[in-house]
Order: sequence, then C-alpha cells, then structure tokens
Amino acid sequence: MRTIVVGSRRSKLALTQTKWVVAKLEQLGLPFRFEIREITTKGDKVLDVTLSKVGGKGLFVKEIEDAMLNHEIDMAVHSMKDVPAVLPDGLVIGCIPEREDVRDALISKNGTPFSSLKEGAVVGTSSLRRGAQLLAVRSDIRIKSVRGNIDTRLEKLKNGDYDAIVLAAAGLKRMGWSADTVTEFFDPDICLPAIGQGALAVECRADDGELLDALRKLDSAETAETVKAERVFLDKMEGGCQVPIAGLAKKTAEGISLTALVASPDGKTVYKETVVSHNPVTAGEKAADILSRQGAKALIEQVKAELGQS
Ligand SMILES: NCc1[nH]cc(CCC(=O)O)c1CC(=O)O
Repeated sequence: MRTIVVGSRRSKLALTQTKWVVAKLEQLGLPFRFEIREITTKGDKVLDVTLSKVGGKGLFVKEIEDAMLNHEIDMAVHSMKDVPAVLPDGLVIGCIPEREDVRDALISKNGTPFSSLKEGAVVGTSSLRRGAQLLAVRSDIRIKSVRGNIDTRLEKLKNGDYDAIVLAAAGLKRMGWSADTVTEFFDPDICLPAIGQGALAVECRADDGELLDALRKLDSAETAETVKAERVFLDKMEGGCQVPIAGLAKKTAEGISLTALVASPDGKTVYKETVVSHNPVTAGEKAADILSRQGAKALIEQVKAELGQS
C-alpha cells in the first residue's frame, strides 16, 4: 500500500485543516496510508516582521512546494487565500473541497457589537482589507496591527491591547470554536471577504495521476468555480498585498455572481461592483475591467508608487 506523505505547517490551524482533508480521504477507502509531516516555513519564523518585506503571503506556501517537487512530500493542504495565483511548474491544485463560512468575525471584549464599540476603539487586524472596510463604516475607530496565530491574537485581546479583533470565521469554526466566542459575523455587504476565504486548496504534483484521481472525489465543483472567478479578478488587478482587495462569488440561478472590491487603506475611497456571468473567468475579468475603469487600477498604481515598488 502506498504511503502518501502530507506536508503541513505546524500551526494549529494548518494541522487542523490538513487532518480534516486526510480524514475525508481515509473515508474513501483508497489504497493509501497517510502520514502527516510538519514543516516550519520561513513565513512562520518571521511573523513579527511585516510579511511583505520578506516575500509576501506566498512565503507560507513556497517551502512546502519545494518539498513536494523534491518528492519529500506528496501533497499539502493550504488555505486558498494564502495560495498565489500562479503555481510553479509541475504542481497543480488537485482539489478544492467544499467551502467553510466565508465571513469575517468580530470578537470583542465583553461581547460589544461593532456598532456599539466606544468612539476611538482599537480594533486589531493586520489585514488592509478588513481595516479599510471597517473604517469605511466607522471612521472613528483605530486599526492596530495584530500578528501571530489565532490563540496569540485572542490572548492579546484579553490582555487589553485591543477592544476587539477580527478573524476569519472559517479558521475559528474549523478549530472547533463555539459560536458564542464570536461577537458578530460581518455580513459580506459590510466586510467583503478575502479572495478564496474559507476554501482549502489541496496541492500535489501534476504527474501524480493516482493521487489526483483520489483527490478529485473531494472536489466541490461549486467552490472551485466561485473561487476561480475571485482569483481571476485578483490576478487581473495585480494588486499585490499592499492594497485592500476583496471578492466573493456565489452561484445563483443567473450564473456566477461576483462582488469585487478595491479600496484605499483609510476606507475613504471604495470601488465595488457586482457582475454576473455563466463563466467564472468572464466574471473575474468583467469585475476587474469595471473596477479598473472606475479608478481602482490607478489607486493600485498610486499605492505601489508610494511604496517604491515597480
Ligand atoms: N491570513 C492567515 C489566514 N489564512 C487563512 C485563515 C483562516 C481560514 C480561511 O480564511 O480560510 C487565516 C487566519 C485569518 O485570516 O483569520
């Protein structure tokens, strides 16, 4: 029987997600044994530094991909929102399982809802996307960066540094947090999620046909299609991680409905549009085209120029 070595980051969330996929695969009664191998990525070692300074989000993924290309591991489970738009040669997304809750969640001291937070309240998030959208509805609040894994962030909330923090509902739910830990789930109309939020990407080598056949059985066609639309939009905007950008696609009777957003970090400028198409690529391209013409592309270029990037 073949042993499939599954690489995972060491964080509790990464291991929980990896175990969830492995358990699903084990239920299929395949001729495989699964072994999870923990890998410490550069991204995990430098959490105290601005991620963009050391190579951006793709950092969490790259070392795992190298191990896969070297046959040290056979597959890996990533949070879709951490996976760059373009994969290295030789690797593919073998499947995209059914999506978890897509929303962002507010956890505040004493369970105070967002609209009742005191004037000037300190809200913890390192996400420009969350910061911009929350400032757009409450310009008085102060956004303060918060890093570390989910437990560390909750510890920082308890210790008084913040009045509230914002986390992805999917991570909390996967780790088994009870619903009463969360003060409020933000409606996507208020805080549009990150591209791919709540979805997983299972990556493997493109030539591993045997494993690919097995992974296909876990694929959610609806999640794959909606995430595709979101990721095409992201790719077309070439935003990098310095500009607040968000997108959420849903399957409706009329086709794929994609709501996309680009904003200035202070939330004062927000470009947002919903497009519908039967084709996910068309939906993503249409949204990028409309937002670009409204001024989103110029905003992205301006932010990049200010940061001295090319
Ligand atoms: N950026 C880190 C990250 N990557 C995926 C998740 C949560 C799971 C998901 O969004 O699918 C998180 C934590 C968070 O944003 O709170």
